[in-house]
Amino acid sequence: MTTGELFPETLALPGLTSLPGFALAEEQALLQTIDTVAARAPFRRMKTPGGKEMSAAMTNCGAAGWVSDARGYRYARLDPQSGQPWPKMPDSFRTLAQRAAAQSGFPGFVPDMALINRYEPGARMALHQDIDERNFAAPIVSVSLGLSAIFLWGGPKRTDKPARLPLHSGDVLVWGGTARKYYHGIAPIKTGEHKLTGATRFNLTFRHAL
Ligand SMILES: O=C(O)CCC(=O)C(=O)O
Ligand SMILES: [Fe+2]
Repeated sequence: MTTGELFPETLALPGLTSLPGFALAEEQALLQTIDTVAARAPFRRMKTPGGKEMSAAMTNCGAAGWVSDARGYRYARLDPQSGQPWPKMPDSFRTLAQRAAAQSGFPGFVPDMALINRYEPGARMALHQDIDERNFAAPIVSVSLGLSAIFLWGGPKRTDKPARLPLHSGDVLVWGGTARKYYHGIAPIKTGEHKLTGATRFNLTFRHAL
């Protein structure tokens, strides 16, 4: 698919822009960069405030990292596991997110962090809102790498029936404006094999958090 081409579904989903294959040319380089971040801030499965282990493993880069534990969800400037600042945001990450945002109607986006999610088959992310950030004028830019997934795109209420969008390696989604706080999630990942990651999906979620 051509870079920047919209999925037909997007036409019916205001506030969500789909950029299939937008990051495909950088797939291998992005995966290598995830490895360098994870060498300093390893993936870990955080616990929800209710004490349940999340099925996706996470790490972060940038000025702050999204963390969850018994105290709640929040942004932390230090990695609680090491007591050190999170690895700085790689330039290639920031540039990609800015390009995707600009193409989606958010020309001034400057992400200050990226949450990196890692999913194995069976892992999922329940419908949720991204609402721990301070800046809701900024969009969310979400990059998929490796194994495919089904993205669940709901609405302003948890009970809104979600649309199901297939996401493949290199696809980018951007949402903002009236849709900034819409519910979304990831259906349980199906078993599969990706040429670069095997049975693993990675996701980069760029935000202006602080
Ligand atoms: O993995 C994805 O594509 C979505 C991740 C997400 O919604 C989040 O980290 O808040
Ligand atoms: Fe999210």
